[in-house]
Amino acid sequence: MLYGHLDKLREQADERLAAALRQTGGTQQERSQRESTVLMHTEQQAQYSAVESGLVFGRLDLAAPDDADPISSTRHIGRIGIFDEEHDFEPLLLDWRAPAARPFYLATAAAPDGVRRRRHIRTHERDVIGVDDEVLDLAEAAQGDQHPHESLTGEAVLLAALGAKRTGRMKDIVETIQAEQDQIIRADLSGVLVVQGGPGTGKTAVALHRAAYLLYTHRRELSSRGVLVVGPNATFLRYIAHVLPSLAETGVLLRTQADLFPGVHAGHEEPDAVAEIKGRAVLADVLAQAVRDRQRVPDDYLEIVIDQDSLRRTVLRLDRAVAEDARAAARSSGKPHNLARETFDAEVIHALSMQLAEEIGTDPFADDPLGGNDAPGDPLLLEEADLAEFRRELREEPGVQAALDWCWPILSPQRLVGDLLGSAERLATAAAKLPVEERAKLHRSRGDAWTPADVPLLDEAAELLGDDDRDARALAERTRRQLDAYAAGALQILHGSRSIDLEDEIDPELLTAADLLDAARLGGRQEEVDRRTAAERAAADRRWAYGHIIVDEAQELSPMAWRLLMRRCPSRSMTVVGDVAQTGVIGGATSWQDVLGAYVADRWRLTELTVNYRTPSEIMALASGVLAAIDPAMPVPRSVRDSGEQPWLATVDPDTLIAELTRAVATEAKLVDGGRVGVLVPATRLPAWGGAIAEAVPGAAVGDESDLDSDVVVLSVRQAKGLEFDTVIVADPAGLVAESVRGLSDLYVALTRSTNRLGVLSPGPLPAELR
Ligand SMILES: Nc1ncnc2c1ncn2[C@@H]1O[C@H](COP(=O)(O)OP(=O)(O)OP(=O)(O)O)[C@@H](O)[C@H]1O
Repeated sequence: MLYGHLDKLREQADERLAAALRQTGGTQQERSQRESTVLMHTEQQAQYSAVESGLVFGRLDLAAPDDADPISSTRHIGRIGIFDEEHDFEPLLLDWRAPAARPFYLATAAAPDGVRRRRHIRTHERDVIGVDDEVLDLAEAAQGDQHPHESLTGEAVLLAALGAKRTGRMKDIVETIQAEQDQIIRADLSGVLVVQGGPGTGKTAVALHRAAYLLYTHRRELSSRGVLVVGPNATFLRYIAHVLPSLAETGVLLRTQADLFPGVHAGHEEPDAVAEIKGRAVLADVLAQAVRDRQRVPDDYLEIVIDQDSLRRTVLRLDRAVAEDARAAARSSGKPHNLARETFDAEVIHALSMQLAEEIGTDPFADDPLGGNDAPGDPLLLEEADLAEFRRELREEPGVQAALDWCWPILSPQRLVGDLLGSAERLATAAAKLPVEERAKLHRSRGDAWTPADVPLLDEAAELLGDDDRDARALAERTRRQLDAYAAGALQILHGSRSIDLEDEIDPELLTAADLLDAARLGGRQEEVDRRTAAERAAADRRWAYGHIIVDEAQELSPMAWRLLMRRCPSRSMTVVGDVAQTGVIGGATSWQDVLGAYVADRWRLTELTVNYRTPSEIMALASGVLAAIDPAMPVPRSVRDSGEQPWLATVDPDTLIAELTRAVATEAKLVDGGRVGVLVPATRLPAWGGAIAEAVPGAAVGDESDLDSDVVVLSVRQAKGLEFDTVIVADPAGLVAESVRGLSDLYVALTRSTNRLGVLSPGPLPAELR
């Protein structure tokens, strides 16, 4: 019945979309309305296809008063809400996010919240293939024989989901959200919520479901501002990309740090040590100084040759003192650099115009007495109007422009940051606070591609420089004028082609186009309507303020990256998800207060997830030794299940490592039988070892550009952040640890990627933490 309704909804959306697409013309407003209708129905179509699988997954039987209608005491829970249009919009299926669906996730035998029975419904395509019941009203369960199929274990569906083979794409968990996760998903929209949890505790899953929940519950506030989800790397974004559509949400923008500055894709890599320096908060001061360094005054004076007919050939001098005064005025205007140029220009041009006036407009006889009682006159023969004309002409003088550009250049963020990092001299003055060796690390060749750590610097620079939108405004004005001129022409042609008969006997009653429309209005109708969704517009706009930001693997972000994100979220409505024990980068977070304190003081809420849904207890037992070495105070997340398989650890001769590794990968690939194997190796070994594995094992892929659907993937630990595999092989654990300052955290991340089997292959002794 519910699938029948879904089909009907889909047909309606198809028809409405087709009807909207058929319409053409109309006023600008009508067209823009039509655009949003098309967008809405397209999104609906996508939503309806995304919920096809597993449309209904739950049923709640509520303890109804004896005389109540038994049907109304049953609720079905699913991926979207469906209502009976013919019967007063009676709810047939409750959206999992609706308040009435909440007992499905929260009710327990101890606190049944009016629920007698919770049923998990398993479907394949459109067939029900199984039900799992939990009877929360124990009195009824005691009568057992009435419901012989009912079971009291609530974990059957969860354990089935957790034990299922991984596909390379994250799945939604709507059917089995646990109570501690539900509390986080439905927490208040406002303020900063930190979700701290060990590996596999469902932080990513919870963050994505929270995005879907917030968009559902606060649609009006959030759909126009959008929700931004920031993840650690491109592979991870591909891994999670399909979760949201199946949660019936499309209005979310997924991004890595590399893509947070519009117009720049910062895909280049650089050593961690360099990225760490770029990420320090002190870089904000360095950039501010770099901007000041670009505001120059001449040592003595600049000579400006004015060579225009109207002004004759004159040589003006821009003195150091004048430039200094102008610079002081511009700096104290409080405007960002590019916008303060206006003040600088005005001051300099005023001074130059006075100079010019003196040069050509002084009365040479002002002091010559004509007679005994002739007081000295005003030496300036020119009036204010003449001076204004001078200023206007000076502004257009190439010599003046060049002098102004020399003193106070208009800069793009790319130019400021590129020039700074590309010049040892500029770094020496702007980054004087940094030791020489660190400055040397920052120095790069001009024109090098951007790295992810450059993105917060570009954003900071954009903030300091301000967006010089004069060109954009001029262009908009020009376009508007062109459209008006075009429209005026069109109206004239219409007028000219009126019927001659009409012209002979001009009938004032007959209206022509020109009576109804003026050129400006007709021109306005031709303007482009912005057809992009909020998410698309946000992606292109550096100053976009998102309604909510979700940061996953938040422990990885540098202080400079936090500054960028806080700018994108003035309302400070954020969900920050991470695990400080998994911090892999130097400069990443080791305490949430250190990260957030500067922005929200102590006004952030901490929630913790404690159950590990991914990693079986046997693997966690091994990983806990590494965790204790990172921080003995960190709690080990409790595994929800055992796999019955002990991890294997093997030490091999370094010369035979590649051969042993490919052999182990081939064996595990066979054993996993349709599941996925992740091989995690030190980043420096990735090309060589990955290449060898790809050659020897059919279907193996290497690196983060690789296809997520491959059965075997060889990755560095950083590329594997947030991902999971049925079987994981960690090659050269000591190499992993030695490779980075946070090497133990990397090893901990590597060990906890497995949902089932784990192997560790070491060329030489195992690190002490694994023994
Ligand atoms: N309630 C649940 N029902 C079913 N599966 C769940 C549930 N919670 C988590 N999982 C599964 O557990 C696995 C780990 O979840 P997730 O990747 O969100 O953890 P994480 O805390 O982000 O891990 P890490 O920090 O190690 O990246 C995923 O496969 C997820 O689908």
